[in-house]
Amino acid sequence: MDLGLVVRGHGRHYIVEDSEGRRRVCHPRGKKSDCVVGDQVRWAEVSADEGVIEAVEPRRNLLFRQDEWKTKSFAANLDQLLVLVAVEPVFSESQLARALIAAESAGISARVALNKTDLPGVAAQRERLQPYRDMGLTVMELALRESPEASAEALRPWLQGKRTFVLGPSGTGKSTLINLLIPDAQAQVGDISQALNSGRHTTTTTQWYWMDAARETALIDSPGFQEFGLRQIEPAQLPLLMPDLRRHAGGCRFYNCTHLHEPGCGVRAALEAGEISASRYRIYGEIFEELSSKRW
Ligand SMILES: Nc1nc2c(ncn2[C@@H]2O[C@H](COP(=O)(O)OP(=O)(O)OP(=O)(O)O)[C@@H](O)[C@H]2O)c(=O)[nH]1
Ligand SMILES: [Zn+2]
Repeated sequence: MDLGLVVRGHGRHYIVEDSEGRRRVCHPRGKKSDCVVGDQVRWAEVSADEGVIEAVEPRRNLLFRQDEWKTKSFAANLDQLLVLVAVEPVFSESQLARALIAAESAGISARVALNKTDLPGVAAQRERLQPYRDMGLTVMELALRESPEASAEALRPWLQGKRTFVLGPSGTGKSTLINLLIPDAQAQVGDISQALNSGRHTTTTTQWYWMDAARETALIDSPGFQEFGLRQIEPAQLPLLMPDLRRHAGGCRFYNCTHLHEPGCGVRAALEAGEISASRYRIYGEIFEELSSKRW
């Protein structure tokens, strides 16, 4: 059986790319072949342009979010995550923090890019990202529409040879990014997908794009989202997935310190000393409470 790559999902249909780069619609056979974009699958031909997915190969990693009711997978087998935010619309820091925690928990390295730095509000948004720089994260600055060449040059070395998932709220410039780096993006979405999608062109589903003919560098684009639940994480794990808190959690008097009210807490000492930002600590408290609340 041929090994294929899932490049797009449409409900219960998937577009699978074979080892020669040909794409076709595949249907999963039974529950065991539930898959997500980025999965390597064993598939068999049914007709000239249709196949059936027999099995999903073990995953190296899986980026997902989980609320009270359901798990929503983004993609599997990723090398890195690009969280794209913009000067406008003003980004939610909570969403940013959650995306980074999900990546950390899945063992996927991440970077942040601030787009639309040509706009006058740039200084304020740069400032909001300072805690992220301070905790060791790379924060790139882009102007994908206003300075496309410089932006592409800044991104390319980091993307080269990697499979990068692009995550960000609606309106930040994800389509602009894809069209800049992937001139044949529309062709890669393909006729089959457009037929399945009944001709809609907006990003309604996760899509895999190759940046090069050799198929070594990939970008995975995903639709924007509202909720970003992290129910997969145990509350006690949470500080270990936030590098700025983790750095100080070893200094707590109690080994099971929640960093919320215990005496002798290294995290709260760091907060008071200005080494952890107030917004990061507030977001920690909010997520901690959410993860500790009863699951129905
Ligand atoms: N000022 C400015 N505007 C930009 C820049 N990059 C993109 N935009 C604009 O921002 C708007 C949204 O960009 P898109 O690329 O459609 O954003 P998106 O993230 O794909 O949005 P959705 O399709 O809603 O998910 C468009 O009007 C772009 O032209 C930039 O560098 N500067
Ligand atoms: Zn503590």
